[in-house]
Amino acid sequence: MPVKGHPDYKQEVERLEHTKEYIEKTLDATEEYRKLYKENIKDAMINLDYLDSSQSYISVLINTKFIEMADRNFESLSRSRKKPYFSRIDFKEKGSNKTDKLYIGKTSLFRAEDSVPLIVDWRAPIANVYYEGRLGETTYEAEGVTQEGELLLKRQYTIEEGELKDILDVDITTNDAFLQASLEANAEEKLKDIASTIQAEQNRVIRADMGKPLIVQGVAGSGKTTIALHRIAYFIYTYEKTFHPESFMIMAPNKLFINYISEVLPELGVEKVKQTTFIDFMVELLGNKYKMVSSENKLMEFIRAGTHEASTKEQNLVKWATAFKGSMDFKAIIDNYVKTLELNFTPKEDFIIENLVIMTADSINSMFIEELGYLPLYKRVNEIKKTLTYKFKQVKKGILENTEERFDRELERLRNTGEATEERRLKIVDLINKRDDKLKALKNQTKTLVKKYIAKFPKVDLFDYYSELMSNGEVLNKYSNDQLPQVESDYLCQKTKELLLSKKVELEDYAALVYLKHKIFGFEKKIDINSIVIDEAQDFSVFQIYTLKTVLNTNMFTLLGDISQGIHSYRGIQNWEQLLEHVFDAKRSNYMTLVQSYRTTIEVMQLANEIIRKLNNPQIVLAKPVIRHGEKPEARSFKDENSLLNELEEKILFIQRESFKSIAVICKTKEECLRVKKRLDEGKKINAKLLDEKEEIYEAGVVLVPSHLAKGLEFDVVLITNLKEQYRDNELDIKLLYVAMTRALHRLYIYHIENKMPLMDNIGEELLKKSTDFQKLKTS
Ligand SMILES: Nc1ncnc2c1ncn2[C@@H]1O[C@H](COP(=O)(O)OP(=O)(O)OP(=O)(O)O)[C@@H](O)[C@H]1O
Repeated sequence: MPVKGHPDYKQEVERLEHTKEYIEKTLDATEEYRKLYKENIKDAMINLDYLDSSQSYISVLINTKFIEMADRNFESLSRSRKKPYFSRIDFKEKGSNKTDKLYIGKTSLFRAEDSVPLIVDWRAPIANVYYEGRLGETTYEAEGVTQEGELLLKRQYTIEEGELKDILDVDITTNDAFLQASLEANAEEKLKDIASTIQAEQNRVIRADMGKPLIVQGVAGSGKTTIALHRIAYFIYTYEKTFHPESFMIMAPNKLFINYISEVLPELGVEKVKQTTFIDFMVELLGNKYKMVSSENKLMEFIRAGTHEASTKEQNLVKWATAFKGSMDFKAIIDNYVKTLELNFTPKEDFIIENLVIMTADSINSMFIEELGYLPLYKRVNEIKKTLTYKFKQVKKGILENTEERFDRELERLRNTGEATEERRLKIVDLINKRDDKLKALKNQTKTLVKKYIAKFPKVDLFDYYSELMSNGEVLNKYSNDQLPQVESDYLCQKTKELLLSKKVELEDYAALVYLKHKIFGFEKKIDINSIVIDEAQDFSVFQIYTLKTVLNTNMFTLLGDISQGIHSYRGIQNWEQLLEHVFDAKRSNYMTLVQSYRTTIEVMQLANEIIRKLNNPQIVLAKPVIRHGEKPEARSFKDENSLLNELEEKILFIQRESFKSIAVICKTKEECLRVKKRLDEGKKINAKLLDEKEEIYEAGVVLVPSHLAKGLEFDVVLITNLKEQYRDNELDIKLLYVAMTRALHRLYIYHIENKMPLMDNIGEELLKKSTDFQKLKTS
């Protein structure tokens, strides 16, 4: 139905105009207030009287805060000018005769005269009814109280540049046409916000209890990354008074990914959230004295070998060592090691002055181990220092008095014995000098004695401790209570030592180093992060998550990931239960699953599911695509590289003409990407860019992506290309191919050299159009 034919069209247009006018009025008023606050600050600065500055100082502070608030309101309202809201609900509270018409948008707006909401923020409690509710009786929670009522209307709007383009009333039978339209769009350069089309299962993740750890297992394209960002925006809104945006941290796999997601939070009106990678955060905590060797090389070895199931003896060792460093067994070894350090940390001597024992070595030791046991070792030394200084001060006065008295008695005795000869006089002078020297020395000792005693505590560098622990398999095994296999632990220690000697570490060392630092030294500054959201969490090891939980000391964890995409499973977790068993309290954690996939078409998802099924892992839940059809994926096999590359070039040019914005050629390795790039560059028809792990800016267009780097990204069209490489029937290759396939929003093509796609040999024509270069498919 054309929008003008909608029975409420006229009222809706009027309402939209009214809202837009009110936004402009509010923006003008905000601007006026801003000027007023600036004036107030100016006045306060002029009156800043140094004798009584408190009034003026407070005025400056308050007005600065007001300006900040005004700026924030101004920005979010300005953003909503062109699209003030996206939906409306009519809600009748139980027992009330009145129906509230609530317009939901990305930011709230109240009428100043009577506080009536003109726009309700999508994060407000009542907006939950829009996302969860079906027409009819429903409830929502606000400040712990359940509100009952009836949802009488659920209406969605398309508003473009401030103009009402469409109205859609959602009833029980309509499919979410808004969602369909949004999914049919082509890929932007950056991930976008989905406030208007959040689905009920996603809404539950966004609004799940923030106080409890939350683990989300979501299939490819289920919106995990998008939801992670909406959850942060929701939480900041809900707990605005308690938490600052700066105390939120989102951890993403690399800088490229951070750039890719960088627009969603500002679009949702959220700024200043810390966005980082695991490595960058670890370096922040450790300093960068030691450089990290790229972790890509290790994965590449496995990819080249074609399997996680290491084929050579060396690879078996690498695999064992990598998994071990991420395990809770390694954490237990570090605990034992630190325990041994702790038991031998305090000096064996008593703290003595002038033969007076101020604190025995035993009591210092027990204070160190028991009373101060909650602190890192070196922070305990500071406390001991404070105690010794305090105790010393307490007895110092007595010692000085005693010493003085002792000398005075001796002087008295000298003065009263014998005749007043020159010899006696000299003796007395000598004794007075001795007394003064002694007292001076004693007074000085107060300063140095504590220092000297504290100097007896060890002073070792963090990396030296780590090197000592990793010095050889025997040492490591000792701390594991003889649980480690010898050849493997020798290998692990030898490799780690080699790295440490050249002042290098690998990714897997960071959890251990930061954990060790936490236990031995503590951190220089308080880590001010209250809540952390980790995307692609399947690539983290249990020990990494444990370390993060320990140093951040919070339960506010949101972990999102997909076990099917665990291409780093040699170092990452194998299943989510591991985290519930070792890191979080399973009874006080939430676990949710997302099975609906929004990214790709039914045809692409069916093929990808066929591939992931080959893992034969009962834990893996297959993705359910939303109802959106597209073309059947196409596989083409070629006899030689040349003809493949020629056809690939033709295909890309053809796709570009179809107005798709982002096209990715996904190869198994970087080397293959470079081979393709060389050919495309030579052809000079296509400007293709290689995506690199270190890349910081993500741009759409034609990109070449190694399969493991494609994770998390999406493209209108994906062309999986195999020259020399192949995807075989093993865990790693299955996962890599699955990741590559599920990046496509609309189309998927597979170009490979003959017999180089064994994983797809048995896939039938019902899922995949197949052809060879001799029987070319028409490209139109
Ligand atoms: N409710 C929704 N409305 C509109 N689009 C959605 C919705 N949920 C997800 N999408 C879209 O689906 C695509 C996939 O989302 P996202 O990248 O967040 O998924 P993911 O689970 O992190 O994927 P992967 O694990 O495969 O990287 C994005 O284009 C996103 O905008």
